[in-house]
Amino acid sequence: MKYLVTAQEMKQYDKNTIEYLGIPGPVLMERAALAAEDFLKERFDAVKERTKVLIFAGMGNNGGDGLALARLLAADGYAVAVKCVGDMQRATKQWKSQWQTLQHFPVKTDSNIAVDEYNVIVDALFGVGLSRPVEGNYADAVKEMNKAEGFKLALDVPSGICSDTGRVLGCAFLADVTVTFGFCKRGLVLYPGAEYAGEVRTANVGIGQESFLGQEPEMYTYEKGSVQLLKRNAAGNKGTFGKALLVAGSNGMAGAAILAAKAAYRTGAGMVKVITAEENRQIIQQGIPEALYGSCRQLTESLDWADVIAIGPGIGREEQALQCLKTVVERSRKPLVLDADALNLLAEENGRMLAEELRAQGAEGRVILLTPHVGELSRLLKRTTSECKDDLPACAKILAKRFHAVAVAKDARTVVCKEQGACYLNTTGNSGMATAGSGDVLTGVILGLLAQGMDAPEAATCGVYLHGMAGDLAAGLHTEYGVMAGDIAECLIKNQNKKA
Ligand SMILES: NC(=O)C1=CN([C@@H]2O[C@H](COP(=O)(O)OP(=O)(O)OC[C@H]3O[C@@H](n4cnc5c(N)ncnc54)[C@H](O)[C@@H]3O)[C@@H](O)[C@H]2O)[C@@H](O)CC1
Ligand SMILES: [K+]
Repeated sequence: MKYLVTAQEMKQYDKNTIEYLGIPGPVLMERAALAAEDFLKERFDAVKERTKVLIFAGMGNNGGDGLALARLLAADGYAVAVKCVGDMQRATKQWKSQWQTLQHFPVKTDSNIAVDEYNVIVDALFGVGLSRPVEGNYADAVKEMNKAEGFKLALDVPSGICSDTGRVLGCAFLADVTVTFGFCKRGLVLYPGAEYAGEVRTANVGIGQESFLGQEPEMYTYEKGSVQLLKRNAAGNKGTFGKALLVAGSNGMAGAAILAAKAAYRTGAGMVKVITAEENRQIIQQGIPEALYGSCRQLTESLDWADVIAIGPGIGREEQALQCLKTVVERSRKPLVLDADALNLLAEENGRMLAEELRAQGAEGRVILLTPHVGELSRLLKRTTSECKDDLPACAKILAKRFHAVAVAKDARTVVCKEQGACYLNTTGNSGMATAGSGDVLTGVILGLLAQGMDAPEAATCGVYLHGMAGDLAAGLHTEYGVMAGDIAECLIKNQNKKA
């Protein structure tokens, strides 16, 4: 597990480290600068004679890190210059102290520095202290850095990227590598921040879990290779691995049902039954002969048969879909995954009472998982899609609380939230997965994991991770351009337990 922190959390951990653990601020700053220096030396020591480093320093402690880095590099024989941006009178105490020390080292700090003479550009304008759009002299500096040729390193966070949301505030530094201090910031993983950050290296500067003092970060991710499936019972039969009921596919939408059913099997479910429109019988039996088939008339008896249920992929928004949803909500209390049109129906006026009923069931302890993409989320929350996109974790949390459910908010970086506790941010997957049917596969994966007895939050996080890994494997075979949802289903679980 890897923590992802907000600016406020990082500042709190910084404060705890200094005030409670007793490690002085200048020690943390020195370690931050040493970590950045280590990285640059690893990259440039072999070509030190030809390396010229230009550091853009703001007036906060991020700038202070930059000044300390300049001193370390100069002491090590690198050609270094510093360009200060901002009013020195208003610099932080640590900055002023670093500046005084720097005067004893051969670092160029005068105002006529020609950027094009330097082949390494270091951004130390703003870190987690950025609080408003970058404008004026600062924006000019960001543009100057971005225009410069050569290697680009950001200290802690690329200036202009919001540490919490990954949004660009005004304009932002486009880094090749970001060395971030203590814990990885959310904004380095969320888009578009992830693209501005480039490769992210998290450096230990002496702020660790001891600095939480009972307040853990509210977000985490899994690193590749760290997700484990449930151990398979060697003596199990198909009943052991769960009976999964899938209500999916209206007339003409059989593909959604086939993809989700296949994904549930590929993830390990023992039996999958598909309830779908009568017209789909033949195509489903041909497309996935392993699945049991039932028409909508057999829904009620199938609810008794099932251990877990998913409804939504390709069901449409017609009266029959609404009736199926009503039956699933009212006639069963079994774990339920709601996706796609099931969510759209809940968001419509016709589905309002059902949504209320579901909320009540969630409060009483029914296991409910909602898997909206940004559009579906915006309909459920009655917000614009850009509001949802701009702060997906916060919106997912609202949805989870509203339905007393696990919310899986799908986007390039999918978020999984429970009512209480930390959110999971997924980092597997690629642009190839933005393709029709990809969400149906995820529904099947989560259903398959639930069927095997995983608890709901774990099935959601593990499911999203495995789905992304499968997408990465599929992109390896077909490129990000060529991935189709069926490829993702085919690649599920393949080699996924191997460390990446
Ligand atoms: N654990 C930590 O938190 C540590 C922090 N360190 C560094 O300290 C940084 C945080 O330092 P600061 O809190 O001083 O903040 P920054 O250096 O990120 O920002 C400096 C100041 O700029 C001002 N500002 C914000 N947005 C602006 C804008 N758009 N235009 C003009 N001015 C703006 C704010 O008043 C802010 O305090 C971290 O990112 C990191 O680089 C390191 O020294 C190591 C330890
Ligand atoms: K920076």
